[in-house]
Amino acid sequence: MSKSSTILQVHDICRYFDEKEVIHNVSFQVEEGDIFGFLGPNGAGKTTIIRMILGLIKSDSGTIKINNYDIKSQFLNAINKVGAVVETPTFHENLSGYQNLLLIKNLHPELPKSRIDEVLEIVGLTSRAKDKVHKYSLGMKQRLGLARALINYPKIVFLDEPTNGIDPQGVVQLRELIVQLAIEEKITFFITSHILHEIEQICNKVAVIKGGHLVAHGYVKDLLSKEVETVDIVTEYKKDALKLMKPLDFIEDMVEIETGVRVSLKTGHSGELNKLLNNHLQVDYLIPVHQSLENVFFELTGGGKNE
Ligand SMILES: Nc1ncnc2c1ncn2[C@@H]1O[C@H](COP(=O)(O)OP(=O)(O)OP(=O)(O)O)[C@@H](O)[C@H]1O
Repeated sequence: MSKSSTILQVHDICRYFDEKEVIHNVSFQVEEGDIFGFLGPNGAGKTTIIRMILGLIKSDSGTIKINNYDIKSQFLNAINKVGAVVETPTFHENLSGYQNLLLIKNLHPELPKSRIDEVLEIVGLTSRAKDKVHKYSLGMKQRLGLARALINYPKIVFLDEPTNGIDPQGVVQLRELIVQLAIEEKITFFITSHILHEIEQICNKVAVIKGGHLVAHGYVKDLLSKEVETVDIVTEYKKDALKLMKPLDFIEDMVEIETGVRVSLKTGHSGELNKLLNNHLQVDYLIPVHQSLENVFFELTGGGKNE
């Protein structure tokens, strides 16, 4: 086995449904300890890719390795160190948190019973372990789901929309827990979420899928420090501003907004633009728009539309 710290390697995978190619030559990798965000508009192909990674369906070409094991030819080894929490984890509501975990532990006779206490402690549910699950808040159920996913010492945990329906305090707790587990236990997280702000706060890397293609992959900080900046020009004279800016080669994109015009321009040209606009028409303000993952996502995916 190679000494590489790559925990998940997706290489050149394709998938057809009814002779139509829906996943096109997608490659990316996730390193140990990463908190990896997996993003894309509805129908982009995220679920299909995750299902291929977890061995639930097969890719038509390409390879997927988890922990250096091939998901097709070495399935049991590959899946052995994988944990997953689906959107809303389900439990036996009339059993306690502890009893629910005991059922899972019993599927792994090699694990000591004390592992249940450990995972309850990790997710902060020790004091509520004896309560029946129907008394738990959604945030607590999500944490119990994480405890269940952790029981077999996974190296990588897949979380699908982990904060769906959780109150803000629960979201903060879960986020802190994920970061703590990534740092202290070197657990890798693979997270899908529609809340880009959340992904930006928690993930160090992301992959963005659109129309079955990988359109971006890398460190969040690199995606954010792009060569393009966005500025809102606040003016009553929108049409004149658009006309004036149209021939400028440092302008990447312009769109009318309620207060004026939003412009994407090559970084470093906003002073020049300001001067030019003020020489020709009345501009109230130029407001820099904070570059967020959300802006980058919309730039990459065309405002959330898939094609
Ligand atoms: N079993 C299937 N048979 C035929 N087409 C499918 C099947 N599963 C997925 N598709 C198609 O593959 C494409 C990708 O779908 P997928 O569910 O992977 O997208 P997604 O990014 O997970 O979307 P969402 O965020 O809405 O869950 C879509 O065009 C979908 O219609």
